Amino acid sequence: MALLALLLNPERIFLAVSVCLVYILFYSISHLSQWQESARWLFTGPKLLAEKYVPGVSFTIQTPERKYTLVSSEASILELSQAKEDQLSLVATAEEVFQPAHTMNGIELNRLGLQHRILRSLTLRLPSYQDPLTALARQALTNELKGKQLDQGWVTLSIFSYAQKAVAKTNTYTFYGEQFTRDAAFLDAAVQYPQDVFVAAEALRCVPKFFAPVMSSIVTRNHRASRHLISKLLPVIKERLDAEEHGNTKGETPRDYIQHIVKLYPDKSPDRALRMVQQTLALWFAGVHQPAMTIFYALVDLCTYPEYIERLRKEIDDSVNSIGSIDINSLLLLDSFLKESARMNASESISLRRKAMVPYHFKDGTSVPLGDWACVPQRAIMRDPSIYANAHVFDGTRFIRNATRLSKIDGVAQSKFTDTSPFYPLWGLGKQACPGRFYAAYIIKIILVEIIQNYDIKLDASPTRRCFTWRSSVLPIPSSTFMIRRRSFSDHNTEPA
Ligand code: HEM
Repeated sequence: MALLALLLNPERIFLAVSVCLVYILFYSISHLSQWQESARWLFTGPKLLAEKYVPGVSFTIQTPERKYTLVSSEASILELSQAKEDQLSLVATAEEVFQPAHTMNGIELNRLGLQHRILRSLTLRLPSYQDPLTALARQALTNELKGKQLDQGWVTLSIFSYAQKAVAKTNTYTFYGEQFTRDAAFLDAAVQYPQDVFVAAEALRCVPKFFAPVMSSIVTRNHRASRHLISKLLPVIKERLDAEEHGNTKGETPRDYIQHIVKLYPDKSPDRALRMVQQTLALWFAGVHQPAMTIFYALVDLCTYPEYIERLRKEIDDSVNSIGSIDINSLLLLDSFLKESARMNASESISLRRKAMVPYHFKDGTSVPLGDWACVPQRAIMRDPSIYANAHVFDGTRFIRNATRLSKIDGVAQSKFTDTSPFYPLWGLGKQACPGRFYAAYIIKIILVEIIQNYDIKLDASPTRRCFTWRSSVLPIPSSTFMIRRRSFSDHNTEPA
C-alpha cells in the first residue's frame, strides 16, 4: 500500500514522465541524425566522407543497411589488408553488394584463387595480345564513328558508351576468343550484362528479400543479356572440355580465358560447364565496368588538360620500336597521367571493403562490431594535401617525379599506375589486391593510345555535369559527350578561326 502511495505521488509521476519524454526526445534526435546520415550517404556519399575525413583518424558512417568503420592511418590500412577472410571478409561484402544468387545466376564468388591464377598467367602474356587488341580498339572506334554526322570532321560521341564498347570488344578477344569479336548480338549483350548486374544489385538493396527474384527479372528483362551470353558460351566450353578430355584439339590451342578455365577448373561435377560460364561472367563484370569508368575520366581529363596531348603523342612516337610496334610499358607519361586521373576521379570513394565475420579490434583500438563493414576512404586519402603536394591540382607528371610521399614510400622515381600502396588503394592492397590490374591498365592504355595517336578530341562547347553520385560511387552520366575528329582531317583542312 505504502509502495503504491509512493508510486502515485504526483511529483514522482511528473518526474518519471519527464525522464521518459527526455529519453524519447534524445533517442529520436540521435536516430534522426542517423537517419539523416543514411539519407545523405545515399545521395552525397563522397561529400559526406570528405567532410568526416581527418587524416589518420578512424570514423564511422551510418548507411541505410549498416555502419561502416573507415580507417585511414597507414598502420590500420595495412592491418585491414592483411586480415584473414574469416575475420574481415571481401567475399561477404561482394555477396551483399552484388547478390549473385539473383544478379549473376547464382555464381560462386569463392573461386577467387582460380581467378588469381588465370589472371596471373594472362598478365605474363600481355605483350602477345597487343596487336589483336590494338586492331580491335581501332575497329571499336571506327564502328562508333561510322555514319555519324560530321561538322568540320568532328563527331559527337557518348564518352561512357564508347568506353564500354571499346573495353567490351577488346575484352571479348581475351576472354572468349576472336570469333565473338565479330558477333554484334554477343557484343551488345556483353555491354548490357555489367549494367544489368549493377542496376539489379542496387534495386535489390531497396526491396524485401522475397521480392528479389521478381525484381531482378524485371530490371534485367528476364536476364536477357546473361541468357544470351550463356547460350553462346556454353556450347564452346562444352566443346573445349570435350577436346581436352579426348585429346583431340584441332590446330593451335586457343589462348583465351575460356581455355585457362577449362584447364584449371578443379571440379569435375556434371554441371561444371555451366559453372565455368558463370565464372567467366563474374570476371566479365569486374573486367568491363571499372576500366570503362577509368577511360571515361581519362578522356575528360585529356580534354580538360589538352597541354598533355602533344607530349603524350611524342612519347608514343618515340616508343615505336624497330618492327613498328609501340612499347606500351615504356609510356611513362601516359602511365602517370592515368594514375593522376584515377587519383583525382576515383569512381569509388571507398576501397578494401570487408565485412566483420567476428567482432574485430584494430591494434589502434578501433572496433568493428560483427556484421558491420570496415573500409578505407580512398577518395579522401588520394585528395589529402598532407599526403599529396598540391593535392587539388591535376599534375599529369606527378608520379614520374620523385616528389610525393607516396614515391618516397615506394622508394622509386616512378610510381606505376598498377602499384598498390596504403595511400593509393585504388586496386585494394595485399593478397586480395585486384589481380586484373595489369590487364586493366594494358587495355586502357591501348584504347587511349589509339585515340591520342590518331584523333583530336575536345569536350562539348557547353559544359554539363558529367557525373552523379550514388552511395560511395561517382558515376558517369551516360549522356556526357565529347567531340572527336581524325587527325588526318585536321592535317588537310584548316578550320575557320
Ligand atoms: C580500372 C580497373 C579496375 C579497378 C579500379 C579494380 C579495382 C579492384 C578493387 C578495389 C578490388 C578489391 C581489392 C580489395 O578489396 O583488396 C578488386 C578485386 C578484383 N578485381 Fe579488379 N579492378 C579493376 C579491373 C579489373 C579487371 C579488368 C579484372 C579482370 C579481368 C579484375 C578482376 C578482379 C578480381 C577477380 C578481384 C577479386 C580479387 C580477390 O578478392 O581476391 N579487376 N578490383
